[in-house]
This record gives sequence, structure tokens and C-alpha cells, in this order.
Amino acid sequence: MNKGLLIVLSGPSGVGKGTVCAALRQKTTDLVYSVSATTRSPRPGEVDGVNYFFKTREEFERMIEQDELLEWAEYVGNYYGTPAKFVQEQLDQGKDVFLEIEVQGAMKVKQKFPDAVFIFLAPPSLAELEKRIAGRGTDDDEVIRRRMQVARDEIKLMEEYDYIVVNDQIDCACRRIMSIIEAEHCRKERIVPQLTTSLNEVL
Ligand SMILES: Nc1ncnc2c1ncn2[C@@H]1O[C@H](COP(=O)(O)OP(=O)(O)OP(=O)(O)O)[C@@H](O)[C@H]1O
Ligand SMILES: Nc1nc2c(ncn2[C@@H]2O[C@H](COP(=O)(O)O)[C@@H](O)[C@H]2O)c(=O)[nH]1
Repeated sequence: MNKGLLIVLSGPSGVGKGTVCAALRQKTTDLVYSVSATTRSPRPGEVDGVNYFFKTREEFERMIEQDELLEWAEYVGNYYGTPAKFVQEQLDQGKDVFLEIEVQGAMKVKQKFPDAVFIFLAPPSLAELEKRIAGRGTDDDEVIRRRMQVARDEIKLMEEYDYIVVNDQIDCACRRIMSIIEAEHCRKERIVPQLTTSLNEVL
């Protein structure tokens, strides 16, 4: 079991993962956020090394070959992946690490880190999801159509997750995620090994 908690947040594009993460950052400083690598082009305002590490396909494929990624997936024509070294270093230091990734990648993390916590952020409805993707104004109609198509398959896999949080309101979703993390820290599987020294007379 890792010293820190690995928390995986997935959910269809446009459901509000980034928005909820930004709100979480304001409410708690206890989480470390992994920065993914991608071959997608930066959107206006996105900064290399902050939002993503922007890579060419060749660079990304080299990262795959050199086993630098904890997981990776191809999504709507681009590669996305989690740099492994940073995540493992933070977990080893006892920090809680937060990954915001799509479903195929989350399923790969599940194989490697069965004790990670998997949270699916669900939209209140498909109509609301499409409204949010389109309202963001970052994708053309074809990309929106493909993201909605993938979203249907992703929603089918939501039962693979430990928790489902409906993102009807940003603050509510944020509170629920913080409660899940709090509760996960109290699981006996995590607590008992830590208490065996201090309570060794009775344990
Ligand atoms: N609870 C909410 N109610 C209404 N609008 C929301 C809510 N949460 C997020 N949004 C809006 O939905 C749009 C998409 O949000 P966001 O970019 O955070 O989604 P995402 O899941 O991170 O998408 P992607 O996976 O494509 O990066 C944004 O315009 C955001 O302001
Ligand atoms: N499997 C992974 N998926 C990731 C990673 N980083 C982001 N994502 C997901 O990709 C889609 C599209 O993102 P966008 O920024 O182009 O809208 C979205 O669901 C992200 O959560 C990753 O490292 N691995």
C-alpha cells in the first residue's frame, strides 16, 4: 500500500473535472496534482508544464517506449498520459496525489494501484453535458460530436468506480470529493498499519 493516497477523478469531457479541481485547489492545499503529457494543441491560456506538458507524437511515443508513463490513452485523436516518476515520488513521501484522467487510463491505474480511490464525476444529464462542452467554446462541432460519443461509452463504465459524484453544483461536488478523501483516510486497511507502533500493547 502506498504511503499517500492516489485519487483518480474521471468522467466525460465537459462534465466539469477541471472546474471542480480548480475549486478543490482553493479549498485544500493537502493534495498534489499530477500534470499530464498530451499531444493535443494548447488551448488559449494553457501553459506548458502547468496545464499539460505539450508533446509531439514522436516525443510522446518515446515516453511510452521508455516506460515513463504510469498510464496513457488515445482520446479523440490525441495521446494523454500521466508521468510516473512524479506520482510515485509524491506517494512515497506520504502525499495524496490527484489524477484527472479519462476512463481507459483510469482502468489501467486500477490494475497497477488497486488501493487507489476511483471517483467518477457524472453529469446531471446528457443534454447538460453537451451544453457544457459546447458552452466552453474550445471545440468545433465535429470534436464536440466525438467527445459526446466517447462520453456515452465512459458513462457505461461508471460502475467500475468506487464513488460516483454528480456534478450538479461545483461547491457540492467539491465537498463530496473532500468527504470521500477524508473517509478513505479512515479506512481500517490504511489506519491499522500506522497505529501498530503507537498501540502495540493491544494490537
Ligand atoms: N456544476 C456545474 N454547473 C454548470 N456548469 C459547469 C459545472 N461544472 C463545470 N461547468 C462548466 O462546464 C464546462 C466544462 O467544464 P470543464 O472544462 O471543467 O470540464 P472537464 O471535465 O475538465 O473537461 P475536459 O475533460 O474536456 O477537460 C465549463 O464551461 C465549466 O464552467
Ligand atoms: N488517460 C488520461 N487521460 C487524461 C490525462 N490527462 C487528461 N486526460 C483526459 O483527457 C480528456 C480530454 O482532455 P482535454 O484537456 O483535451 O479536454 C479528459 O477526459 C481528461 O480528463 C492523462 O494523463 N491520462
